[in-house]
Amino acid sequence: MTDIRPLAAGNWKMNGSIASLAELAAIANAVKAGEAGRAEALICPPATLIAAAVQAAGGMPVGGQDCHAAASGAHTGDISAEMLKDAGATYVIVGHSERRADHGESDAVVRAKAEAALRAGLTAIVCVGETRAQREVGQTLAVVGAQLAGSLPYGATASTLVVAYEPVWAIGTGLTPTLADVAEVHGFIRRELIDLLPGEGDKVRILYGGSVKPSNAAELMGVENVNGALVGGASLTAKDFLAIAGVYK
Ligand SMILES: O=C[C@H](O)COP(=O)(O)O
Repeated sequence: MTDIRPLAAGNWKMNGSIASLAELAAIANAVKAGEAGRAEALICPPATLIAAAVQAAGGMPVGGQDCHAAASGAHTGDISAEMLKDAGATYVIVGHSERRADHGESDAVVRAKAEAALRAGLTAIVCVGETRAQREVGQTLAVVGAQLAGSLPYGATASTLVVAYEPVWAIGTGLTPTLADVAEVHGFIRRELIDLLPGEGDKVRILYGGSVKPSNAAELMGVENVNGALVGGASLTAKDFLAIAGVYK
């Protein structure tokens, strides 16, 4: 079995201000002191905070939450992967279900964004996951499989790609799949990655996301092929995020 370094990633979504960087600095200091053990820790704040977050993080990685597929141009309000890189980010989340739903992002759009990330030298965190309705009719693996086939960037390696499995119905709801369901989907994603990315797919990190809390992190992170977490609400406070990342101590 390949030894994969876990990733504890925090997605602040549309939350946070300059004052919140104190939480980020507290996370970075604790990670430096060994609180995340062998895991890598990452915070993805809103774009307005990235440059300041990079300063506050003192070497801990910082990521964006989205990028445009183009490097520059007439795209009012958008931010390119190159701009994120210029601000000091090293990761970017693409295809989060909130972007897929709120902005109508298709798999093709997500793939173009992921490829932009690689072009700019960022690691892409590509999100996939089924809705409640899709799970109820037994379509989970078909949906996730189609999203992987349609969204993953060409030429990705284990160091330029992370996949996050986030069941849409588990995000921000306090609900989580059973551990057996998580194992089934993550095992499926691993097999798909091995197939789609020969020689790399066995080493790509697969994160679980959706209501990860200090109370359930250890059991979720203990599931086979779960190589870390994509944490929303619980990443907004250093205490909760560190309790989650701390499962790798
Ligand atoms: O990107 C993070 C996820 O959408 C999970 O959010 P949550 O931890 O608030 O459920």
